Amino acid sequence: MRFRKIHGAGNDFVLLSDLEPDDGKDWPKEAERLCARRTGVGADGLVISRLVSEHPAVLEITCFNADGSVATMCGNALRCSAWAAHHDHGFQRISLRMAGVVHEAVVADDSVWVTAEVGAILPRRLQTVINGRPTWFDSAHTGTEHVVAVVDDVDAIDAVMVGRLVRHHPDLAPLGTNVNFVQSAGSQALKIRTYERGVEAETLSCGSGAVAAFIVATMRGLIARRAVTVHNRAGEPLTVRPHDDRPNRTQWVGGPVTNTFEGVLA
Ligand SMILES: N[C@@H](CCC[C@H](N)C(=O)O)C(=O)O
Repeated sequence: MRFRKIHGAGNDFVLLSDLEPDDGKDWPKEAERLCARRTGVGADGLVISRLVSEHPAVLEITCFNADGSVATMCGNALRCSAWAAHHDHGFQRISLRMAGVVHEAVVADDSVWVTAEVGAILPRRLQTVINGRPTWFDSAHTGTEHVVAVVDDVDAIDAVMVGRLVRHHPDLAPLGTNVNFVQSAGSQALKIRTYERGVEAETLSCGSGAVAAFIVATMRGLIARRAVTVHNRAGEPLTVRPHDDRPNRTQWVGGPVTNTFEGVLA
């Protein structure tokens, strides 16, 4: 089986795009096996992309986190899938279906953009003490569960320790959440760190997390509701901007995609 090892701004995936329609595999188990950093290919997630139609271009995308759980939304996985569909079929504008939601994708010269749908926003969802200071987390559903804390200095936080505590907080059970720490980084710019549920680690970037940060930072007056640069651990920023037709509900998230290598699974 051929695969791509591909990353969207540092969020890395094993991408399978030429599967038989009825493959009959235990994909959660395969995700764990392939994503293992020492014994597998190594990735934050496994992405399966199936071509539904060429005219118009429609793909069905399934994403598993590294622990085998299903991701209902993964902005970077969608961006990587759109890049691959552009490379393989020449598509520029694509509809991507993931977990029953249709996302738009646009592949430009140096960036790939996808849409994220914003659901419930709950200010002050949870409070914890970070470095001795009581800190609120707001929640913003961007296709999957995210909480966001606005802090002075994201680098001063033990993102794995605090992220793990919040991710497993009883008030957020049974689903848990992805956990983001965000700070202002100048005019229309944010700096972010994300602890990802399902990877159970800090990842280098997170598309749906960047959108959640945009929503919370807008609500808290850190930025205006227009394009914002979100700096991440990878040093490959994502840009989030409102959709022209549905600026409150739908956000674009865009940035680089890198096809690292391709191979054949044993
Ligand atoms: N990295 C992703 C989000 C992946 C899903 C997440 N781990 C979950 O299970 O909610 C992104 O780029 O959006």
